[in-house]
Amino acid sequence: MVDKKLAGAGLRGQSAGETALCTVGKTGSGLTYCGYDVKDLADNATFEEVAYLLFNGELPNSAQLQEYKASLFIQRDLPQALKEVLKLIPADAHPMDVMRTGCSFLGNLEPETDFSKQQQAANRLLAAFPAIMCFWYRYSHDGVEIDCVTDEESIGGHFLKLLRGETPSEQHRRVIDVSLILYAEHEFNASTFTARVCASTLSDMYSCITGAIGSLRGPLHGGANEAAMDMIQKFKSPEDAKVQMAGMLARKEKIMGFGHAIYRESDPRNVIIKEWSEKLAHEHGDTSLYDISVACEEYMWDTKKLFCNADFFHASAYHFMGIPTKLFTPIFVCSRLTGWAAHVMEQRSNNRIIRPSADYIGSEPRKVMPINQR
Ligand SMILES: CC(=O)SCCNC(=O)CCNC(=O)[C@H](O)C(C)(C)COP(=O)(O)OP(=O)(O)OC[C@H]1O[C@@H](n2cnc3c(N)ncnc32)[C@H](O)[C@@H]1OP(=O)(O)O
Ligand SMILES: O=C([O-])CC(=O)C(=O)O
Repeated sequence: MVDKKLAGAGLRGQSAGETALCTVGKTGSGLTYCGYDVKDLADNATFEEVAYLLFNGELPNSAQLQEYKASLFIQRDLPQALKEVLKLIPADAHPMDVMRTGCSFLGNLEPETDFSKQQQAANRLLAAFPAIMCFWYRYSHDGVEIDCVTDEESIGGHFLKLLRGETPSEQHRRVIDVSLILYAEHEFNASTFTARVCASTLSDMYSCITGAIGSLRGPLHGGANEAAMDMIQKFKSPEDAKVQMAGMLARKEKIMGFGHAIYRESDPRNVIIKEWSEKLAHEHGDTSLYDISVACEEYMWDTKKLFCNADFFHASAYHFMGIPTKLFTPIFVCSRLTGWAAHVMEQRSNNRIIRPSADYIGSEPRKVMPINQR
């Protein structure tokens, strides 16, 4: 992989600190977490192992993993007061606003009183996020007050069972697990940087994560998977996709799910989720949405040399698993929380308040005129 030449606005190309958690787009390695290639992790690990890795710097052994999973398992239920708050949020609310409120409200009920509790706070959010999302979704959309506890061993399986009320297939469990691994960590992206800036003021874990959710919500960042889904559903065929995309590009519209701030030629997560999307399309019995997605990928590369980022084939993969589009970005939250929390801890371990400077481009110094003379 070739390093992308980075310059210009948006702090592009400027180092804003050090991290031992992740490399993105370095020559010869697409994406690594604590030294492990993301493909290796997606093929050979589970999301809980990756969470442990990000929090501890090393993969767990069997006993450590069992202990960690057991500790998460017993923290999945939500306090009644949080359920009551979630019940008040209307069905047409944006699910990312629900996640933001859920995170923030939990911080009121179970505050991180001092930094010695940081790992507990991160684990609690990791265990509780699927229930925050699904309790609100099922109550507001189906009028059902779900039980927030399931017998599913993994966080991914737990999420699918909460959402559907039935035991997921082994294939769906695996795909959601891989998805959570792929989304877990990505260096100083916008939401993680938000979390680190907040952490640098010595604020609490819940504030850092709440702020990060707000940053991830935007369509230029995590919201792109939903936006990509909305787009491909409008295309009637691969040929129609090409015609419509040509129009979008001519109108200078952004095509969601394409391009990246750091990668130059490809996003290493794309090939992994694309493969799963194809498998799920065949299982689904109708591959048209997958075929349309492939046509989009080819067209964007041929015309603009723009490639699919992690979000693009996540759209069809989630869709084939029957996940409602509006929950796509909240799933990203359930995963990236691990990266955010690990960065908060890393920031705290060697902190200086993050406070860059600005180049002033405003008026010359001037006097306040009395109001009746303005
Ligand atoms: C998990 C994630 O957050 S991954 C990112 C998810 N976001 C998206 O998919 C949204 C669509 N993509 C984009 O908006 C951008 O590619 C970003 C925000 C991801 C990166 O932005 P930048 O770093 O500014 O992109 P970059 O410098 O590579 O852009 C180069 C040119 O390609 C264009 N371009 C980049 N991506 C796209 C796109 N998806 N559609 C159309 N044009 C694009 C830019 O407008 C720019 O053109 P210009 O020089 O005429 O202004
Ligand atoms: O790194 C970025 O700019 C965006 C991001 O979070 C990702 O691709 O996962």
